[in-house]
Amino acid sequence: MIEKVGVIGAGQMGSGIAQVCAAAGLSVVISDINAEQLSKSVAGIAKNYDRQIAKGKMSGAEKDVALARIGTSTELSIFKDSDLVIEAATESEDVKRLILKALVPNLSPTAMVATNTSSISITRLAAATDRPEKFIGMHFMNPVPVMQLVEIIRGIATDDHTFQAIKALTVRLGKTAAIAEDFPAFIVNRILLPMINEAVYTLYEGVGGVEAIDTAMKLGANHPMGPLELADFIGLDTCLSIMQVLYEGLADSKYRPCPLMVKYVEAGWLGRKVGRGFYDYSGPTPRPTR
Ligand SMILES: CC(=O)CC(=O)SCCNC(=O)CCNC(=O)[C@H](O)C(C)(C)COP(=O)(O)OP(=O)(O)OC[C@H]1O[C@@H](n2cnc3c(N)ncnc32)[C@H](O)[C@@H]1OP(=O)(O)O
Ligand SMILES: NC(=O)C1=CN([C@@H]2O[C@H](COP(=O)(O)OP(=O)(O)OC[C@H]3O[C@@H](n4cnc5c(N)ncnc54)[C@H](OP(=O)(O)O)[C@@H]3O)[C@@H](O)[C@H]2O)C=CC1
Repeated sequence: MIEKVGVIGAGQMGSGIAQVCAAAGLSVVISDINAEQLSKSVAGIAKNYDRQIAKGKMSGAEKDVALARIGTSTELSIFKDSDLVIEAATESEDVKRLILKALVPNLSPTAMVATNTSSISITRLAAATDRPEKFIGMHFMNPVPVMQLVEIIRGIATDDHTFQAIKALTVRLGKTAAIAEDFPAFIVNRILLPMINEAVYTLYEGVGGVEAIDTAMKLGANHPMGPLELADFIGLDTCLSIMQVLYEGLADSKYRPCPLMVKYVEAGWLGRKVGRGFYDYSGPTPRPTR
């Protein structure tokens, strides 16, 4: 039974995962290389709980209890008692492999390890640990507190106990699981990211401006967010990494990342998290940049 969860990476996904785990009664510890990011993460979680209080979905006392269940540290030793550690750091295989290698000496022998990777091979990441049979993909969607789905991906060595434990945890968090095989970007991003990449090509080739493309897909296909707004929301660095994994992993030119997406990432215009992507978020309402 999973009662103590660790989260690595206090960005938008790690914070969302910690928020839902603490609200579901689990004890949570979060680690990040950046101490400032850890304070921002807990402040963001508290703000989201306040929104739920304002809507009558949580009481003030429940918020206090949930927040008291969350601990933070820049040290991986904080995970020594964790039943499960969920890695949710930057979408880079090198970064994740280094984190996993450093993590495992800090774990109890029975601890399971999950990764929230959007695209990278679970089997390859598992090989960076001492416990590939206890390693699994647990892919939450953004924003975690709102989105129903968790993709669960077994690596070649993942055992049944780990698979069943992660399925049970998904249910306990109030989410629904979809089981995907360990192919580049799994199910959701195999389908979603080429659509976003095509939207960037549509912009790059001048078929439409940012606003026209997003309006077209919101009103013409009933998407809740336009593809460029969604790219900014996900983070353009993450979108580019996923496209690179698809392009290299499936060796098909149809997944070639759009050069404009590459340029935006090179410029540091990573989307909402830095205040600029396809939209500029510095004013009261987001302003299209093209
Ligand atoms: C890249 C990957 O690996 C995989 C991925 O995650 S791909 C991305 C998947 N996500 C999506 O496609 C999201 C698409 N967008 C949407 O579904 C919607 O725009 C949205 C749910 C994010 C916001 O919906 P909206 O109707 O515009 O906004 P709003 O009415 O303000 O919010 C709806 C609810 O979401 C909550 N919410 C919105 N943004 C939130 C956030 N960032 N964090 C927490 N809660 C949030 C609101 O509080 C509100 O909650 P209630 O229903 O309890 O009132
Ligand atoms: N964004 C999305 O829509 C979704 C993302 N994901 C996946 O979740 C993961 C995280 O994404 P997201 O939260 O958006 O990214 P963010 O950029 O918001 O957060 C990543 C966090 O990881 C931290 N980090 C980087 N290196 C390390 C390290 N060595 N040790 C500990 N922390 C580290 C970063 O710190 P710093 O900023 O200081 O570098 C940052 O705080 C990725 O694998 C991504 O693919 C999955 C589903 C949806």
